[in-house]
Amino acid sequence: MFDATNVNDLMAKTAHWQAMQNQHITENNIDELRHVLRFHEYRYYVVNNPLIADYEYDMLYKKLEAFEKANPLFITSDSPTQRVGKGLIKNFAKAQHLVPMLSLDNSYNAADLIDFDRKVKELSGKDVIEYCVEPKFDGASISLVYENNQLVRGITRGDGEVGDDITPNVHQIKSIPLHANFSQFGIEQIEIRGEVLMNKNNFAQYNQTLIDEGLPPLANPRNAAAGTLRMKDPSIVSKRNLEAFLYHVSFVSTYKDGSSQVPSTHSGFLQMLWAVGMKSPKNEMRTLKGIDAVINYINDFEAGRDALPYEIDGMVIKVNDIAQQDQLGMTSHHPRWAIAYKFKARQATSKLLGVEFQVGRTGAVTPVAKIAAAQVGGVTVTSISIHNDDYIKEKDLKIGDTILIERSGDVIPQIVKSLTELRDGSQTDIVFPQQCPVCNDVLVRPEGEAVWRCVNINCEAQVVERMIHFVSKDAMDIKSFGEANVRKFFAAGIIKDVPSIYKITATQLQQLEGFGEKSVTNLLAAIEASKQQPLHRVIYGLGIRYVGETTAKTLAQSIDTIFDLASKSKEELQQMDDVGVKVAESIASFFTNQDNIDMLQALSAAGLQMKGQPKELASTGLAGQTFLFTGTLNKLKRSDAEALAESHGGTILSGVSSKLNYLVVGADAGSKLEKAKKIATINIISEDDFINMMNQ
Ligand SMILES: NC(=O)c1ccc[n+]([C@@H]2O[C@H](COP(=O)([O-])OP(=O)(O)OC[C@H]3O[C@@H](n4cnc5c(N)ncnc54)[C@H](O)[C@@H]3O)[C@@H](O)[C@H]2O)c1
Ligand SMILES: [Zn+2]
Repeated sequence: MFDATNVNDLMAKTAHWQAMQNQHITENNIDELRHVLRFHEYRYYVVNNPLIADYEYDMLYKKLEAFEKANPLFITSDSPTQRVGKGLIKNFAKAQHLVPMLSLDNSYNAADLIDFDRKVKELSGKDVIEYCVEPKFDGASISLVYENNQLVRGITRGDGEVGDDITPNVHQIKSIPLHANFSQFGIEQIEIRGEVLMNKNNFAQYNQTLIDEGLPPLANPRNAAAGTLRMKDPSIVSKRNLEAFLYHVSFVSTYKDGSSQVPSTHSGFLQMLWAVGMKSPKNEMRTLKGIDAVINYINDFEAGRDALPYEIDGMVIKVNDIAQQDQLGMTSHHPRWAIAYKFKARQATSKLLGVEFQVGRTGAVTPVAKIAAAQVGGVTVTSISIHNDDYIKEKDLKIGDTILIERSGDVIPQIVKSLTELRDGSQTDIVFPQQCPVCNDVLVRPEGEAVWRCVNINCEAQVVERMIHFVSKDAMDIKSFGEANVRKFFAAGIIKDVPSIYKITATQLQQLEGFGEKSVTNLLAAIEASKQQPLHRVIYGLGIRYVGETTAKTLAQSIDTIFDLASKSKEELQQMDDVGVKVAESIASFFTNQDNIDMLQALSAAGLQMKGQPKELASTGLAGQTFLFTGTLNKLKRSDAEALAESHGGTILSGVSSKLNYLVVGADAGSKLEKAKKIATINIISEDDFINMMNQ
């Protein structure tokens, strides 16, 4: 129905309808809007390759809905408002949902919610409604069926009636129990809805492995979760560490004999799911009376959005009382007792204007796309890394392309794709340079790698980037030095390499514009102070490829002085924790380069710490104690708090277990706190307690 030949025409119509004023929408032209919407649904659900951002689709959909509401006589049975979209994949067995899985009505502002509340009150005849509010998890939806306490089936949403049977993959998701004791509630069969997610941490790691392998990273955790669920090989699913939030019970049948205790509220169901060992949003949800309280909670939750370990794209507001839900019923598209409140869009369309090639401190040449300024998730994006040559080919990017971009959470913005259908012939290829854009040396692409490199160790770009890295917060942390000053001092000939940082004089700085007496004194004091930084920061600051902060610490703990590393073989290096082949090779090659040894000698002469930090000595009274932080901290940034604990000899754990000594609890702590309460040996302390402990 929608083939490649009419895409440009349909996109022109899309633009036309986006600009259309409501008073110009009539029964004569409304069918064209339906056609446009059907086209985008087809692209989204069937081709799995949308051409506009979700927000743009939602706004067009709302135009149609508003028209139909004002003109109910002109609603057609095939209108997009009358059904949910299709999303079936070939090659999977199909299975029927016990109850159709509908979509949700959407809202974007408080006025929409007030309107929703008014309708609910009208239809139910009640003055005040109790709502259950919970996060709208941004993943892939699934539906599970348990019979006699056993998980028997897991299905995707599909077209809402029939989904793809992905039971073997669902078995790999550890937060979905294979067995759950529903019979204690008299329940024989139950259908549960939920969302499968990849948390931000796992997503970042997964993307890094893709980048390391030269594969294109994914734009968001949702795509990662949805893609993983559709894998043919369940063992791959197992490796990706998906998790699932289960948020809705759509069907129950009870044993004929005996009494059943099925909850009468939605929140009651969430408690029940939690009680049988499922991850329901029990701690994230609130039951609230009246829409004002709902709006407040939503605003609070949105404020903490970036600190959540997983992505959400909004909140879902549900009438809590099940009898009231039944009374309200549903349209063919969505239940009338629930509405989604969507947060600010994190997708936008933009234009790829040009590409710059940047040389990093390891010589890797990274293409960076300059794009027409676009607002995404509250920030203005004007440039986006496009990683490497393969990525450009894979995403089929050309200069002049219209692109869909996304910035999910605190993840750096990514190009979801180029809208190749919209090309008009004026687009041009991105040409990767063959020579270093800074020093003109010929670039090389080592075998098995995705990046082109400048291997000239004296390449100016690399020298500058190395110094920027060296003074940075996570490395030597030289206060108020920063990237801008590195560039300025380099240009003025004051610094030329890392050791020269320690030779800067007051006279040199005073000649520069903007350097008053105070800033000169401060900067020199900061440089001086950095000489006391522990060795692991020096090692990290060297910017050896693959040597991150953790590896730097491992190295610092296993040597007497940094020069010991020069005499260690690759094999010896590999004996150390988290030092693999690649890392060992990189360290060895760094230390076989005489230039690097000379540099270390110069730093040593300048007075920097070159002594190792054997584990026993690195610690204080907290040596060997383990910490975990949960909830929002008020005084410290999470990463700073973790670093503080580590600097006192503590270790940070990733989850609650009997190995944990201290759980530091911030505001709105959730499941970790609950779990920790059950383990008697864990000390649960506040942020203030923690700070006091560190100050002792
Ligand atoms: N870009 C495009 O061209 C295009 C085209 C069609 C649709 N779309 C997008 O798809 C959306 C429609 O998709 P949809 O039907 O999945 O609707 P939706 O994403 O608006 O909301 C419904 C879904 O939310 C999920 N969800 C997460 N947490 C939940 C919770 N706590 N309670 C209940 N549900 C929860 C469920 O998976 C449910 O299916 C549109 O709003 C639009 O943004 C985009
Ligand atoms: Zn170069």
